[in-house]
Amino acid sequence: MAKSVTFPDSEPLKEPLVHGKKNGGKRIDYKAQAQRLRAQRQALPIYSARQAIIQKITDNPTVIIVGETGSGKTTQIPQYLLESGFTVKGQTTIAVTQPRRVAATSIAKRVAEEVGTPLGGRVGYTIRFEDCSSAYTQLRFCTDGLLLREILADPLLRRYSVVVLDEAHERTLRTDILLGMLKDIQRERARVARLNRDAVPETAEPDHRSRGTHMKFDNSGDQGTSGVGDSGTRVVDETHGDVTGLDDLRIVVMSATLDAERFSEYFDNAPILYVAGRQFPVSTYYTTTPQADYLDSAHLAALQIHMETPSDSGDILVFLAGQEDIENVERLLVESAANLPNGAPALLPCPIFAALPQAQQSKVFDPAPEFTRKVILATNIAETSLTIPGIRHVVDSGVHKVRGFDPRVGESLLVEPISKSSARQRTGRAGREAAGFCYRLYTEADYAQLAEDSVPEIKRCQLSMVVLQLKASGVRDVLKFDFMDRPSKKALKHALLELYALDALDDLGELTKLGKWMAEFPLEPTYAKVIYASVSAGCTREAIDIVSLLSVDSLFYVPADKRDESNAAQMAFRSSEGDHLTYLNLLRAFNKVNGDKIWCQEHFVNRRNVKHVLDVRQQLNRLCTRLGIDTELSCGTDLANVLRCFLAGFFHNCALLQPDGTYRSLNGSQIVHIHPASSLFGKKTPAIFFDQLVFTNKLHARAVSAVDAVWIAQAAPKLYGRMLATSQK
Ligand SMILES: Nc1ncnc2c1ncn2[C@@H]1O[C@H](COP(=O)(O)OP(=O)(O)OP(=O)(O)O)[C@@H](O)[C@H]1O
Repeated sequence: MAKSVTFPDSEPLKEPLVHGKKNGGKRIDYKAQAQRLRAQRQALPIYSARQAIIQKITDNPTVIIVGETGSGKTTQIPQYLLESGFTVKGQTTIAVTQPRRVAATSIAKRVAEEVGTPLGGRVGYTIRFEDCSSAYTQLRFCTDGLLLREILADPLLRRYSVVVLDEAHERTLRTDILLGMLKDIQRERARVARLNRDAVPETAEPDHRSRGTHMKFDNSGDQGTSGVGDSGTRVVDETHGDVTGLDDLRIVVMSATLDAERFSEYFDNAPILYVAGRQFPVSTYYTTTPQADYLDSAHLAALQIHMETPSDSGDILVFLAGQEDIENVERLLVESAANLPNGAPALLPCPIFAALPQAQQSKVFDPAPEFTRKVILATNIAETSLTIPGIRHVVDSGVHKVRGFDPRVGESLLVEPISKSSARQRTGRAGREAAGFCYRLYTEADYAQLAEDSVPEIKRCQLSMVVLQLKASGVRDVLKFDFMDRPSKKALKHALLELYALDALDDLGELTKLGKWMAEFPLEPTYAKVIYASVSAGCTREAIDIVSLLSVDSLFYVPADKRDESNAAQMAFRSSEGDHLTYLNLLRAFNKVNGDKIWCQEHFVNRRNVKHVLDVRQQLNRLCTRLGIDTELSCGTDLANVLRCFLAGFFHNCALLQPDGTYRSLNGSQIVHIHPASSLFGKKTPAIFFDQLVFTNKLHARAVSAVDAVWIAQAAPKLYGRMLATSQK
């Protein structure tokens, strides 16, 4: 190799790898399978703390558990609760939340194997639009977003006895909202549990593990329908109606890298349990000098590991910032793989990032073919919770993509250094089945400079969707909501105003009927409003298509060495009205050729992303159908109608051409620049609207379309009616 990344003391590996087994389509003996995994379970560091964990959770409403990566928290603690009678068949369940879908599904699969049940039996998972659970399910893995949606339908989360919040350190927007809501629900459940206890005659037997404060259910009865507890007394609460038999809600917060004290304080000084011990050691190496180009270094490091260690010494997991990075390194690796010396084992790059369709994401879990080594290229989607069988080497670029929001400037998406907590989680992905290695593409001195934790998403994101969710869940005054980290008042007020302008809130700040409808959508409220407007405009089909198309970062490939060819190919889809209709043209053409691979290559179409668009569209269609919307209403060739529907949601994202040739945004009076990738780049149209403002080196409007200024005034007469009338004089 001409160049290489230098790590001090790196040495070849000796031990062979233990790969996961496949069932080969044969009938599965679940019991035998669980029996085989029992020894592995008992060898995990967490096993020795089993009793202490159960006792702590029995004795306290909330417990914070910190244990090293790989110690067994995620897979074992839910099982310990299941084994210790924290659920009642057919009545109460344990929920375990994960920030990401891929973690929820893969962990559920593993835990079902360990419990000895088919997936969807005693152990299942539920993620958005996919429910693999049944009436028998007692352990349900889900995303935190999913549990939030459940609260809309069931404000007391009646079916759950315990909620386990895993990987709470990530502090995603949804985790933070869930924390506040669960705290509230826990308080309410404690209150109705007291009502139930007061209704039980003194002679009733107390539950075995609860110092007389728990389950008064009859195991054979159906509490939900009979509504009568052991005492035979119906318990009715003013706010929640029939709450007979409803007991306390237990909360368990877990992570390997958690500011446990802060969580404990938030949950009224909840006890903290530290579980010591990692299962296998991971040797960590730093580069001797800072790396100028982390993509180049990541490619070289992967290649170096491949060439210098035997291929049966484990697969490689490389952490990069985003999809674009992954696709670049994938291209470099494919080229290198084609030029490996004779006799060298093959190299198979496997990407995984959020926008990748689920079926493709799960491919990273498949064992590599014989004489082949997998190099998994991942964003931080693979940073927590996941055990990818076969991984022994982790390459950490030290960066991730961070979304930011400023009401004046809009959104930003910047590549930034990770936190120490992220670095430790990344390291933790090696050493789960045997000793592992982590190669950090930064110096030890740079590591020392990293922040301890990342800034919680709630402090840096647009909050309209959050506020809508809170309102829909019955939180009247969001400014007083018990946030663990309070977002700025300015950001909250901005969100309230936006929802008011979208007619989701009324003059008193109460949720409107439309707001309730919008909250059903797992989308930013602006998109939900577009879909709403498209119903009366008769163009649901086109509106849903375009909303789905906007869910991916890029629809085209623009390789650095083929920029002109790529631009010329894109011309075939171009609409003079701008990007929204250009994207629609692309989707229609893609569907006509059934997503043909060669066609996509010739037209520089990002096939992977368009397939994701089709996935999203299918999900939205299903949701709309459930809400009674005809998803096939089409405006045919009168596409101006669709753009007008977009203005119903995006009237805030408009800009007018100024005499000096610049564009000035209508709501913030900022100078905005049309993004060079837009089909309107370099054109001068009097009025535009855009999907988002992104700050990179300057303020760029992305996904831009030309509109009539009058339409903007018609979409938001209260805001822009006068201003536009004056400007047109
Ligand atoms: N799908 C799997 N295939 C093989 N082994 C697995 C799998 N899932 C878990 N394991 C084994 O169980 C161990 C514990 O995993 P678990 O996810 O419970 O740990 P954890 O403490 O929650 O880690 P983290 O903090 O990284 O999420 C792993 O280190 C691995 O040895």
